[in-house]
Amino acid sequence: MNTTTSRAKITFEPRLTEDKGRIRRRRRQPFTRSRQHTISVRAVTVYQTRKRAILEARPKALGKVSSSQERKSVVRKAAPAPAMATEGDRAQLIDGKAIAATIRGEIKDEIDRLRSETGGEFNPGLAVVLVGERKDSQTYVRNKKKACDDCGIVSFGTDLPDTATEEEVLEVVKKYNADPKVHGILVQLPLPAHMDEEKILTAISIQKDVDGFHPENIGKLAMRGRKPDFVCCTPKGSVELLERSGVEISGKSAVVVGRSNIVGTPAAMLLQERNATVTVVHSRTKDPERYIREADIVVAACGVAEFVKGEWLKPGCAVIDVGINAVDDATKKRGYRLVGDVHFDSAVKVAGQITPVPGGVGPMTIAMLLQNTLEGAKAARERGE
Ligand SMILES: Nc1nc2c(c(=O)[nH]1)N[C@@H](CN(C=O)c1ccc(C(=O)N[C@@H](CCC(=O)O)C(=O)O)cc1)CN2
Repeated sequence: MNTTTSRAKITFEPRLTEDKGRIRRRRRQPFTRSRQHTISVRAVTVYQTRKRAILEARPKALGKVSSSQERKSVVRKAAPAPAMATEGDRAQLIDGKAIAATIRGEIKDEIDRLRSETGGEFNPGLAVVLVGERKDSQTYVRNKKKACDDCGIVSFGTDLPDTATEEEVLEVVKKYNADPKVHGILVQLPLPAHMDEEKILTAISIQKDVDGFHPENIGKLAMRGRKPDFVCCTPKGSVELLERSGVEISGKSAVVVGRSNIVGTPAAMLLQERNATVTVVHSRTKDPERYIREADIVVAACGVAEFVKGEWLKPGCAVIDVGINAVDDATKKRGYRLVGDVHFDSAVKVAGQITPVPGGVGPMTIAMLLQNTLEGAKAARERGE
């Protein structure tokens, strides 16, 4: 992973960076540290009161009920997917790795079926464009191509150097737009700084925009009664995790922390489309805790390591942690460990369900990309292409 260590001192003001590449490496921030180490007596008391409330709420959330009849119904309700209930007063872990593996299996089965029904004619294809030599991007692209191979999607790829011009990238996109064997095109982000990301993403045909980043696809997602050709993979994966874990979205209050174009904003739109009442908390929000405390569902996508604390959560809520932050850790072989945008150790004691980092939303991003590519190939077939 090509990560850089930012040793810049970060101000006490909670800075929610708008997220472009999802992984950033930085030292644990003074904000985080001071919050963790100065929990006041008042906060401890509040926390204990909340913990009591959680323990009272817990039987419903975790299925600790006395009769086997009740237990069966709660288990069926809470864990239809391969989510893992943990011991004691801890949230149920939403196992993104296992859920993504299930989805990838479903995709493979559907491709196999359609291929045999069409006498081998159905061959979904994904083209991946990588510009530059970032190690993390190279890893993601490699993983995407491997995931394609595993489920029977043909992958195409173009790697360009950092020094490539915008025109060269646009030429590659144009070539894939015109290729009938390609049903999905993605340009790995972030692009080198000299390139106009918007111009490049807008050049992708909306019918092949499997990342869902084209302004027209995002625009349709924002509108009632319009259906985008594709929905961005990370937000779609986040909602899929909630749904496959039996979390009710309709009528619930949801807070999305962060308003990036590729995660926060589309996640908010998607939750609203599923009839949640959505609040977006961002870098200029005063007192973010105030909103988070009320939320039945929290989607954290602000790019600040361990920003959301357990004490801020409503007992029993569902927490989807989209962040992937590398923080220095001398005890690890790699010298760092990955943490999310949620302070997991405190949140797991309060939430009803929570995704871990790693192994939560990350694996779903690639599963949703495969799903979008399959959808793209099916749509092309319906159009007679
Ligand atoms: N064109 C795109 N660029 C980028 C996207 C995207 O969806 N489309 N998202 C991210 C990177 N990304 C996929 O491209 C991605 C990030 C993380 C993971 C993942 O599975 N992470 C693991 C942990 C990985 C590790 O150990 O280092 C996890 O969370 O369990 C998958 C895909 C930015 N660019």
